[in-house]
Amino acid sequence: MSLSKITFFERFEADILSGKKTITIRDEAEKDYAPNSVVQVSTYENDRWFCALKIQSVDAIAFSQLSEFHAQQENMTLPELKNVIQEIYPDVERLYVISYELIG
Ligand SMILES: CC(=O)Nc1ccn([C@@H]2O[C@H](CO)[C@@H](O)[C@H]2O)c(=O)n1
Repeated sequence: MSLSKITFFERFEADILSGKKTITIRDEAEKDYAPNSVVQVSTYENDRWFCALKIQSVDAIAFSQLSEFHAQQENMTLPELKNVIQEIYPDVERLYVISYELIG
């Protein structure tokens, strides 16, 4: 079964709702999202629902392969993105880029 729910840190909510952030980068535990499926989105801190997303793709990527293109899609600079990922997933090389579109 594919995953049907995802959480984001509250600080990213505005960027997701405004369409500025169109990907998320996760580890092995959160790679099982099916393309074209709809997932419900809530905050990590309070589990407050704030939107639904349609998954477009899930692609493996090495931490060392992250580029400015990924950073742009996260609405960050590349150094900012690498810092964020290292805080959340210390020493994880194998990651997954999940791209999505906002629904309704
Ligand atoms: C709350 C939770 O369970 N996990 C995560 C994991 C990641 N992210 C964000 O995805 C991008 C790349 O990792 C960055 O923008 C991250 O801050 C998030 O918001 N929440």
